[in-house]
Amino acid sequence: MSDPKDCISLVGITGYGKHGVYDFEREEGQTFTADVDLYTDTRTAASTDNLENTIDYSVLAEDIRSILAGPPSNLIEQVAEHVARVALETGAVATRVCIHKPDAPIEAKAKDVTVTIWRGAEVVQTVSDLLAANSGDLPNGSKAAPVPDLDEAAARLPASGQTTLDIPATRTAVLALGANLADPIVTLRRAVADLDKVEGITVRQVSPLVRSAAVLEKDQQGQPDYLDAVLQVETSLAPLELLHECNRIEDAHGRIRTEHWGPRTLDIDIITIEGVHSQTEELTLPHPRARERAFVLVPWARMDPSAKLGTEAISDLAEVAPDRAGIKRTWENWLDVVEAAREDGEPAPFTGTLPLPSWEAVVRGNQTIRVVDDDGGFSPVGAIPKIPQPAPKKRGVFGRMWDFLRREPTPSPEPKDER
Ligand SMILES: Nc1ncnc2c1ncn2[C@@H]1O[C@H](COP(=O)(O)OP(=O)(O)OP(=O)(O)O)[C@@H](O)[C@H]1O
Ligand SMILES: Nc1nc2c(c(=O)[nH]1)N=C(CO)CN2
Repeated sequence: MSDPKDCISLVGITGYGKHGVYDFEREEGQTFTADVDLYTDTRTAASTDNLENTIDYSVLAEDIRSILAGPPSNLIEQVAEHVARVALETGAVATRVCIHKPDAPIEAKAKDVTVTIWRGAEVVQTVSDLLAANSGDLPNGSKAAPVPDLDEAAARLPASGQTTLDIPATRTAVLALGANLADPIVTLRRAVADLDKVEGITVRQVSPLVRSAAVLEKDQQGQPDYLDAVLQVETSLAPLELLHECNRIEDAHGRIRTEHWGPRTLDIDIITIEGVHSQTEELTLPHPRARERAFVLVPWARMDPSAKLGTEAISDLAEVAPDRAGIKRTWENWLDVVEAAREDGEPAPFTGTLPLPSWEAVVRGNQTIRVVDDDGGFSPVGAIPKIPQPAPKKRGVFGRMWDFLRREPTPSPEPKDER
């Protein structure tokens, strides 16, 4: 990400809400106003002049208004936190949120009462530098509240169980896995297990496995067929953390990046993360090419027939995807049942949640399986090497801040299933 020194500001969004500690505030309500700055790189939007390449502030403005006028919080601190959350869901790398409560019930004469918060830790230092350089002037013309030192702020976060933020602890994400080198079936099985082992990722659904012709650029040399599958996971990780975990697992399976769309031992793309829209080069969400790829849409629709991308049904998109003729075969329950011998035509439709197998059995199971039935392209499975597991990462400030925002209200999180 380049320096996010550009800023989109929404100033003075107003909603009539019932936030407050006192009964009369809850009954009568009053006016609340929000100023929201979104730090984001606007250069692509500027050069393409296309709304798709920037944050659509009209959608965000409506979300903010609904928070101001929505379920009451005691404190405007919590209102600000909720607004910051939707602001970051736009893909902005940081946000400043100021909530005004001009009619706050205080004895002294005051024009306004406000709470200002900064969220999106990675860049706050940059913002801070920027503000220092501009003598504290904010892009919207007002004066900035001092930018906190987020490392220090993160260290002061409340201990487990103390937060009352009404923010979901996890989000649903859809991942697409593909492989066309070495032993794709084994790699893909192990990748599912590896993803599920990551603290903060739980695999919820696994699609059938799809074999398809490699989709290539016009001038690219031919490649072996791909095996692809789609997963639905639940994650408490920040979007970039999820991306980094996917990249780490790709690397652990010998991914070598040489050419664009080159053959690969393992590819893990993030297709969607619930509520997250991102337009950065490092992470674009929803995945910009998913809607035109039958090798993603077909397994996705089979896993979740009601799935949608925006307003469009995945199954409708699959029917018109340019590469749909390249889909050659599908396998159900490929995690624990090898259907290589199956010759009875189209398998039955996939029926929802797959019972998760014992990963140990998957990994150690039949080590001489050869899954691909006809013209090969995949070598037989040899001894399965152990995947090196790196030492747990120290969480950065961004991760800790994300954890804080995502924390479940209950004090003790459920232990992860032993698999
Ligand atoms: N939604 C996303 N999922 C995964 N990577 C993404 C996403 N958005 C952007 N990227 C970036 O794309 C870069 C290239 O990823 P990768 O090499 O896996 O691309 P690819 O699989 O060859 O192409 P494609 O994205 O068309 O499938 C990564 O460094 C990553 O930061
Ligand atoms: N059939 C198929 N073709 C591809 C695939 C893939 O997963 N399946 N992935 C690509 C780059 O991610 C390029 N082309």
